[in-house]
Amino acid sequence: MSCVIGIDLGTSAVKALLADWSGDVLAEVSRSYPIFHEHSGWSEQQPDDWVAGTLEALRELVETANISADSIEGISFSGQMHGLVLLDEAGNPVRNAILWNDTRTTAECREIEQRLGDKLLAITRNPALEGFTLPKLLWVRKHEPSVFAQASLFLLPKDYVRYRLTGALHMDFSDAAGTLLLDVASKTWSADILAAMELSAAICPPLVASHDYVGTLLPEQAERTGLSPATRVFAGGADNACGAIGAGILQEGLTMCSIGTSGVILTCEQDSDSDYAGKVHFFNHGKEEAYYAMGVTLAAGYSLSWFKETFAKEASFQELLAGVESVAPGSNGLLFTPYLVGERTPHADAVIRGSFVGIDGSHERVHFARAVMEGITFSLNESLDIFRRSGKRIGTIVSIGGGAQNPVWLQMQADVFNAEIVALEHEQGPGLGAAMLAALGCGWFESLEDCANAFVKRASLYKPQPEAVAAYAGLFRIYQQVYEQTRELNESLQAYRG
Ligand SMILES: Nc1ncnc2c1ncn2[C@@H]1O[C@H](COP(=O)(O)OP(=O)(O)O)[C@@H](O)[C@H]1O
Ligand SMILES: O=C(CO)[C@@H](O)[C@H](O)COP(=O)(O)O
Repeated sequence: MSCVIGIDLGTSAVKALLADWSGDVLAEVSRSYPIFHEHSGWSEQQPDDWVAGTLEALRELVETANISADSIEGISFSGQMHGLVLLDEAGNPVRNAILWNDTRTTAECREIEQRLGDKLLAITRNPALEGFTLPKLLWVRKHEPSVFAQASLFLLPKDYVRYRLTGALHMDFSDAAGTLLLDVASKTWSADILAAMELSAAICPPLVASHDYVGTLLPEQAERTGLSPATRVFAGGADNACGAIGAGILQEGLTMCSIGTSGVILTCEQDSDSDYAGKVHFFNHGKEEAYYAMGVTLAAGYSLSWFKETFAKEASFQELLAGVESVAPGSNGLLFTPYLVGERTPHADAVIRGSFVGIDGSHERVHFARAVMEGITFSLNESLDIFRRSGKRIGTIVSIGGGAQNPVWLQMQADVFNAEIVALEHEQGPGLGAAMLAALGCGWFESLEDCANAFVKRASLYKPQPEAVAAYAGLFRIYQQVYEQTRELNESLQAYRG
């Protein structure tokens, strides 16, 4: 039996899955790693923690699946986007990776805007946001000049892991689009942006397509994982591009909601000229000659994880969320905004922080848990609102990510979004999308669409319930006021943050 492996290098953990020709997932394993928040707004990981986690996960996957290594034909990757990995001449990281949810680079964003003006949006299709890679490069150059002097190349997180597995240096278009250095329409590094920011083109890695073959496993990594050194490796893509592939979001009009560490509302776009004026992100898809637009909530699943870690450390997510279904929409008058690390869509604001509004003596932990789920969903609804206001009709949304494991949350999405929610048999869309890129690269299918027909399996449908839809429409209007009402308070509180 021929199989492929999809590796999803997430923020909370790396997940690896093994899929066969029919898209059945035969085995799945994960390894988590730490995230470091040295100061408020900072977020870093050690690149070699990702590599160690991936190698361990692959070893366990091969052992669990109990199939011959020769039958595993290909591997591909999905990865958390935007994180800056700087390598020296010898290919070693010169510092920790600075992640997508690190918001220390506001000054660098203003510098990019000042140097590039309207050119930035015209070339990259995106505004300067703290999470993107270019501001992080500028931050290291300014604040750690001796570290920057050692750097000869930058990579994104999954590219570093793939480099360690194969010895080959590449970046795919879908991930490169999130660096703010790519000319999105022509799929080339932008000479104009590099020149304006006084960066050498040599710092950018060679570009490839997501399904491109990039090499085989290094013999020592094959030995460590139990895989064959002949296993073919394909480039892979940004986790949201791969999530979309794994959810079958491959043509205009299809929409996905992902609740991982971050939260995303994403729609597929056929035309590189689609214009949202920078209100949402616009990136190259993992499918050739396609694009996607998306709004991002920085702390979606992260808000729930933070709540669990802080107030119910010993509980599982299932235990934490037990009973939320018996609390009515609105959590008895308790509202939560998920701005734990600042926000991206619709408020690009590194200073804002979250709030619970309306705490009452009658509230119990279950009300807080439901309010957190509702606040995250309201935040995602703000992105959906942007798409609907731009004229998109969105009646059905495929839901993926860790949040899609909870049926109450899936029904809540249907009610808040006023759309039908499709849950998949396999909630790990990005890992499945990576496996699909490997399957396409191996020549199992003619196109990603053909592959999706076999791999993407719908499991259940949640329909909006009119009473809950009406309640949430009212609550959403109140939710939307909290940002403006707390913005100045948070600016004043900034001086007291660590
Ligand atoms: N059983 C569950 N019910 C609801 N949410 C969950 C559950 N398990 C995990 N989550 C949420 O999913 C998030 C992790 O999702 P995942 O897609 O694995 O993230 P990432 O790819 O960023 O590592 C957690 O932060 C948590 O909030
Ligand atoms: O910054 C973004 C997208 O622009 C995030 O979506 C990251 O790509 C991290 O994803 P998860 O770990 O939450 O899947």
